[in-house]
Amino acid sequence: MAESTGQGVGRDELATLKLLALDGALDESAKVSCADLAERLDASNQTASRRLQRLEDAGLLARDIVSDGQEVELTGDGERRLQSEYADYRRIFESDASVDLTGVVTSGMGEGRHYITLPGYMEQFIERLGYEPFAGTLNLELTAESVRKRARMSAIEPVTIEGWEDDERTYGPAYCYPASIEGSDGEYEPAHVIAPERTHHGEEQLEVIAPEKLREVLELADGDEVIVHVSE
Ligand SMILES: Cc1cc2nc3c(=O)[nH]c(=O)nc-3n(C[C@H](O)[C@H](O)[C@H](O)COP(=O)(O)O)c2cc1C
Ligand SMILES: Nc1ccn([C@@H]2O[C@H](COP(=O)(O)OP(=O)(O)O)[C@@H](O)[C@H]2O)c(=O)n1
Ligand SMILES: [Mg+2]
Repeated sequence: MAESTGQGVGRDELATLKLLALDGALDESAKVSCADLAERLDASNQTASRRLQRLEDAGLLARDIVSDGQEVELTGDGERRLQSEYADYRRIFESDASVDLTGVVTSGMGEGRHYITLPGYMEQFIERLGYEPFAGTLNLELTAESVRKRARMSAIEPVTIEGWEDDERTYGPAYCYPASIEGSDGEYEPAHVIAPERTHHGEEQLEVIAPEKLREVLELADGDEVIVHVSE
C-alpha cells in the first residue's frame, strides 16, 4: 500500500527531507549531488532525483541547479512538516501526560478506611508512596466530562500496590496516580488517585488518598467541588 502524506510526499520523501535538514538545508541552502544522496539513501540515482523532484513539487524544498550538482533549501512548509514529525516523537518519548478531573465530594460506603489500614496494603503505601496515608479514601463523583477524560490517566505511569492474601481471602492490586487536590480553600500535595482493581464503584467515582484528612485540611464537605490534577 502506498504510504502517502499528501501531494506525492510519502515516508521516503520525508526521510530525504530529514537527511537534507541534517546536511544544513534548514537555515541556508546546502549543496547536494544526486549520486551522494542516492548512496546515503541506499537508492538509485534516479530514485534520489525523483524524491527531490517530488519534494520540490510539493513545495517542501527549493532547488537551484548548478553546474556540479544542486543547491537545496527547505521551504517554510518543509520545515513545518519536519516539525510535525518532531512533535510526534516528542509525544512518544517525552510524554509529560497530565489530566485535570473535576468532581464533587461524596460519602461512600465507609470501606475505604478498612482497606487502606490493612497491613498488606499499608506497608506498601509507606514504601512506595513515601507517606502513610490517612485511613480512608476521599470519594469524588466526577462530572460527565471528567468521566470521559478519566481514560487519559492510562498515559500516566501509576505506582503499583500489589495484591496479597491472608488465611481467609485474597486482596486485589491497586494503582496509585500522583495528583494534587485543589479545593476552593487551596491546593494540597502529595496525594494519589487510587484505582483498586476490585471495586464496588463505577467509572464516575474517583477515590483519593493523602497523608492527611483532606476534608479537614481543605475544609471540604459533601457537595463541594474539587479539581484533581493528575500528572507524573
Ligand atoms: C487499597 C484498596 C484495596 C482494595 N481492594 C479490594 C479488594 O481486594 N476487593 C474488593 O472487593 N474491594 C477492594 N477495594 C475496594 C473497596 O471495596 C471499595 O470499592 C472502595 O474502596 C470503598 O470506598 P468507599 O468506602 O470510600 O466508598 C479496595 C480499596 C482500596 C482503597
Ligand atoms: N485523605 C483522605 C481520605 C479520606 N477522607 C475522608 O475520611 C472518611 C473515611 O474514608 P472512607 O473511604 O472510609 O469513607 P467513605 O469515602 O466511604 O465515606 C471519609 O469521610 C472520607 O471522605 C479524607 O477526608 N481525606
Ligand atoms: Mg472513601
